[in-house]
Amino acid sequence: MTESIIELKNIDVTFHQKKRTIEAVKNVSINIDRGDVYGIVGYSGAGKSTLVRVINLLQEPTRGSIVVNGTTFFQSDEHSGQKTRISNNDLRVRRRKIGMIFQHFNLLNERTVTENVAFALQHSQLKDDEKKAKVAELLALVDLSDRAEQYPSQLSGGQKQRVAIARALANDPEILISDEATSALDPKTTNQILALLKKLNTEFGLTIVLITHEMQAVKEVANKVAVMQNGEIIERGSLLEIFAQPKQQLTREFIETATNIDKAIETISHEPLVNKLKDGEIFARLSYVGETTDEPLIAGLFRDFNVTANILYGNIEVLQDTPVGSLLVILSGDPTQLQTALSTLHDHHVDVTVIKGGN
Ligand SMILES: Nc1ncnc2c1ncn2[C@@H]1O[C@H](COP(=O)(O)OP(=O)(O)OP(=O)(O)O)[C@@H](O)[C@H]1O
Repeated sequence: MTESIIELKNIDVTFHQKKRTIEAVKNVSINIDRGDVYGIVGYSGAGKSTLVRVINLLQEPTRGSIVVNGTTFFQSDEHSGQKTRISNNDLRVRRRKIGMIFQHFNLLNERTVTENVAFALQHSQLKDDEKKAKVAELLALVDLSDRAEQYPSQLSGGQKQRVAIARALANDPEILISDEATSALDPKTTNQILALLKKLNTEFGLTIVLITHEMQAVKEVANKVAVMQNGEIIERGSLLEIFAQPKQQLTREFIETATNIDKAIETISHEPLVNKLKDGEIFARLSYVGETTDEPLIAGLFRDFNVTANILYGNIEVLQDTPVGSLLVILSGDPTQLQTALSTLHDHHVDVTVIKGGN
């Protein structure tokens, strides 16, 4: 049984400035289940940070309701607009169960690694020696035991983020919010941090809300994805659904970047074969998920429709143990047969995007 740990309903966040009103979040409802790694993807300014800051009431919404772990943090009445919110004392206690990590780590530069992590335990009921043991245990978890007495300035970006993760975990949170936590890191370090987040999710059941402008990061760890644009969630689904059958143009763009297929299309489009397509030829992208990959579809196109497929690029990713493939192909054959072949591909759950030709 899945169980919601974060329920946001009809959230609006509107900022009023002197001359303008900014609707940063517009009527967003989102349910995050315990144990999810929920990726929220969008470009800068889409409203991602504002939305996740609503979860722990760092940002009070203009309208909507927030329930975290069964406790109502905030609710506005649909009719009267009257707002009720959790008491400050209760909120303080419950916020400790929601860890946060950020792009720029937010460490205290004058404090050692140990002191940075211990800082999060200042209100804890633990005795001093228990706090010490807890910090040591957290540093071991993020593989930084040997850096305990160093200062942030002596650490790499990845190491700083691991200190921030240890600090975020100090009060045994059930939820970790990661706000662009890998955006300032190189690809290798990014992967190490994402692997650590995945480990925290699988080994400790930590629920993670991952906000990012990089679908690549989401692809590595998330099981669910929401795409945000102009304050709204424009598309959502399981990672596989989103990668296999993106519906919105923006979602497609994110996926094309994450799978590098955008670069492949760009390069291949300049090839004479594509540049000078003959009549009856189309340049297309075929995407498929799971079992389809084992079927000899391409061979079937020739056998059943006399349509030949010249594969110019192929990429198979394994997402959540399921293969997801993309092919760039030139298909050629009799126009009617070609159309039937495309319908057949569609019937086999192969997503076909015609990039060029076929008019
Ligand atoms: N405190 C605030 N006062 C006024 N406007 C704000 C405030 N916070 C955010 N905004 C505006 O709300 C919109 C959404 O910002 P938000 O930071 O949530 O986007 P984002 O998707 O997280 O982008 P980024 O990754 O660049 O932070 C932007 O237009 C931003 O300028």
